[in-house]
Amino acid sequence: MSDLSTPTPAPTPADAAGGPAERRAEGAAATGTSAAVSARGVTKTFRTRQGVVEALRDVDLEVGAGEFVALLGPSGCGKSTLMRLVADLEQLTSGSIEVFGKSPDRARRDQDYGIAFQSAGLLPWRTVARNVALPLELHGISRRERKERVAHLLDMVGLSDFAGHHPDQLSGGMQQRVAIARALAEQPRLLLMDEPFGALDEMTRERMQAELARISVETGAAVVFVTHSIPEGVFLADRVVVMSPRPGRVVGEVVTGIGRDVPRDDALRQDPAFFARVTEVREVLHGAPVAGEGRELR
Ligand SMILES: Nc1ncnc2c1ncn2[C@@H]1O[C@H](COP(=O)(O)OP(=O)(O)OP(=O)(O)O)[C@@H](O)[C@H]1O
Repeated sequence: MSDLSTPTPAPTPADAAGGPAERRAEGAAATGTSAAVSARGVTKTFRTRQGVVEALRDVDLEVGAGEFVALLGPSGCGKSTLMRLVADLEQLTSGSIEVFGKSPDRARRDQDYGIAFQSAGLLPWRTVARNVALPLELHGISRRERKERVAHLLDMVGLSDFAGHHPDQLSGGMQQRVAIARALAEQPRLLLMDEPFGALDEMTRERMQAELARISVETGAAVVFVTHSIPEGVFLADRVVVMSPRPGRVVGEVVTGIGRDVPRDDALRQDPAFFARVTEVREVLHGAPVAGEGRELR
């Protein structure tokens, strides 16, 4: 398995805080005690030709600096909408969102977060390597260092042989891996990931999960990770936040209690404590009533 630590990593606020454990513990201090994400009373409605769609209603979500939160809920409950609001790709209808104490717009301009969303969002005219290099170019990283980091990231996602290819020459899963490498290029202190592994085969998916877990510990980055998979959420996260069907609300959460220092490996997948947490999340998810229909979510 490849090593994600880069030969010449860019200094991040987390780097100043010492080793990985210290970084996590001191993450809040290093970032001025601001939560990575603080969403309060967030409501989002869309006006469509068919009428008004209420996607989110009164959503509160707090993600600490360095915390890994999985966001889980039925299809259409507004998970992507919430992520897009945090990433400044949509405007909220009411409520407030702060990213490291800043407006989403400010955080976007400061490149405080990396995003890896469902559709890979790659630039078709750039090669794989130049797509991954884009955030580094925007931040004025030298050509030599860009080359090293891109090579390392492509190795990590298993695409070294495709550096010179263009996105349309890759499968959907490969494109997704390019997008993940690009999101990680800047070693951001927040990663917003919307079903990033959804299109991957099971083996690659498990490898990427383990890599992501390690990366988040190494960099001290907070992660908000949307998934449909309960085991994936429990495997990766410090906390699994469960949303209701539309209009999406937060209906519960499960603290996994799996320390960040616990290796995300096959032993964990077979651990009774892991199964217990999976069951707990499933119960919260199934206990969420379907809005307006008075039946259990299934
Ligand atoms: N731009 C838009 N215009 C109108 N309606 C929208 C728009 N974006 C999202 N919606 C609606 O908002 C609701 C939430 O959608 P969203 O994509 O956030 O859900 P999701 O939980 O991410 O779903 P999935 O798990 O299937 O990806 C849906 O009913 C969707 O149709």
